[in-house]
Amino acid sequence: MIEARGVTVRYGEVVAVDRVDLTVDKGEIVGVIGPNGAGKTTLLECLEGLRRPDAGEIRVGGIDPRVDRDRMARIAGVQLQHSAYPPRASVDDVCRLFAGFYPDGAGYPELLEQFGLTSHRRKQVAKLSGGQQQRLSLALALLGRPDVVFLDELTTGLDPAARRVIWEELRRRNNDGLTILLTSHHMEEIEYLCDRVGILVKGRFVATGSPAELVREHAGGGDRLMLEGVAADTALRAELTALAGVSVTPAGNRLLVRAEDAGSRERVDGVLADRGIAARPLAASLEDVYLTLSEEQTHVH
Ligand SMILES: Nc1ncnc2c1ncn2[C@@H]1O[C@H](COP(=O)(O)OP(=O)(O)OP(=O)(O)O)[C@@H](O)[C@H]1O
Repeated sequence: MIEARGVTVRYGEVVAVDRVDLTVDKGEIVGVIGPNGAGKTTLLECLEGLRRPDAGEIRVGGIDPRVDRDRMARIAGVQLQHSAYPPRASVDDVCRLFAGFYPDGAGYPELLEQFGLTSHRRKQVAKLSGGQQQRLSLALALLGRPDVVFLDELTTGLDPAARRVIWEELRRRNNDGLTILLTSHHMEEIEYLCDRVGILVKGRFVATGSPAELVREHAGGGDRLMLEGVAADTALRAELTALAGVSVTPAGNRLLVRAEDAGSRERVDGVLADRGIAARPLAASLEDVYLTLSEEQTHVH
């Protein structure tokens, strides 16, 4: 459904997307994750046909998205940012406008209902909350019954209940054949939705595979421990960081500690016992893989 070869985008000196290859089969849900500025949005814009890459070949459903724009618009849905809508337009106005582009666009009231927007139909889009705007942009992306949708930061700003509704809705549509390419900073979302995921760092994929494969291959051996409520304890952090075979990553008010073998784990346990700190062992997760790979790559350059 999506075939990209050697896609490269430069902004002056910055290589935002660097010779990226990506294949997405019909009916797959594929996620692109990576740090801020990694090139995710730029890559998606190229695939959507909204940006011309400096090099590379792109086909979506066999179509070159920049050449055959009419056919592209019929097969692909794109989640748009709120600034792309006419000023002062209501939810209904925007839906009617978009519905006019598609043969069976008249079904939009059902979509608004599914995404909890029926009671906001008369509101100006600009006056919706951030989460409501996000739900509207998703509804509009699905309005033309596309074969493939591009969702950039799918559920950013949504409350947990709204996020669940959207996950279920996308799953249902995926069962009916919809292909989905999404970006997200939300690892639970990626693990819940995606068949495959690519980790993009500085414009290159540093790892690809199913979430389970990535965890198996890249989480590495060793133990992971979470220390609660100690991130501000700089002395503890320094002491743990100084131990051989131990790495420490702050996560909010917590510290994620990795001990690479039994010896380093013993050294960590020693420090924690001296200070009377309890640790919670963690199973390896996609977030660990993500943090490890994106950190390694950031330090290499
Ligand atoms: N219009 C532009 N002009 C110049 N540089 C740009 C432009 N758009 C993006 N960049 C740069 O290209 C790089 C990739 O940006 P991009 O928005 O694609 O990253 P991203 O992975 O989507 O980030 P985020 O997670 O923060 O949304 C960044 O270094 C960014 O500063």
